[in-house]
Amino acid sequence: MPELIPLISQQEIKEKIREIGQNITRDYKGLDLVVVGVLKGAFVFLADLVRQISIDHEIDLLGASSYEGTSSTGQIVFTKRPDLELKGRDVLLVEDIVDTGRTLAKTVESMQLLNPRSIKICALIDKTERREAQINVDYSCFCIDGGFIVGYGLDYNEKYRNLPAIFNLKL
Ligand SMILES: O=P(O)(O)OC[C@H]1O[C@H](OP(=O)(O)OP(=O)(O)O)[C@H](O)[C@@H]1O
Ligand code: HPA
Ligand SMILES: [Mg+2]
Repeated sequence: MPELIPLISQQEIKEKIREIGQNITRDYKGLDLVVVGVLKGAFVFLADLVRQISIDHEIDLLGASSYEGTSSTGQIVFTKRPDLELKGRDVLLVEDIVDTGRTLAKTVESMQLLNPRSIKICALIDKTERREAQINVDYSCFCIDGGFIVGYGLDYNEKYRNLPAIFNLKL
C-alpha cells in the first residue's frame, strides 16, 4: 500500500496563496491580465488563486500531459488549447508543479507563437532536483528538493488529486 506523508498543510497553502495573490494584484495593475491554468493538475490551485487576485482579469485553460506514474515520458501532449485571444495580452501561466521543467518549456514556446505582450509563470510547487529545462518561475509558492508529491490537484496515475493538502507519496 502506498504511504502518504504530510508535507504542506491546508493552512500553509491558504496563507501562501493569499500572499501570492496580493503580489499578482499589485504587479498587474493597469495590465491586461489573462490567467491560464495548465490542466489537469492546476485546477485546484487555479480556483483558489484567482479568488485572491482582486483586479479584473480573464481566465482560460490549456491541457498538457506527459507523466506515467512518477516519471515524465518526455512527450508533452497538448490536450486543450486556450480559447481566448492572447495576442498583445499579459499571460500568467498557472502550474501546480514545475519538476523537470519540460512541460512549461514546451508550453511557453507554444504560447509565444500567439504573440502575447508578456508571459510569466506562477507555480504552487517549484521542485528542483530533476530540473532539465531552464525555467524562471516568477511566482513560486513552495520550493522543495525532491520526492513525488500528491494532493491539491497533483496526482499519481490520476489518483489523490482530491486530497485537500500536499503529501509525499512513498511507493
Ligand atoms: O516539469 P515537468 O517534469 O514537466 O512536470 C510538471 C508537469 O507534470 C504534471 O502534469 P502531468 O503530465 O502529470 O498531467 P496532469 O496535470 O494531467 O496530471 C504537472 O501538472 C505539470 O504540468
Ligand atoms: O511530484 C509530482 N507529483 C505529481 N505530479 C507530478 N508531475 C511532475 N512531478 C510531479
Ligand atoms: Mg499528473
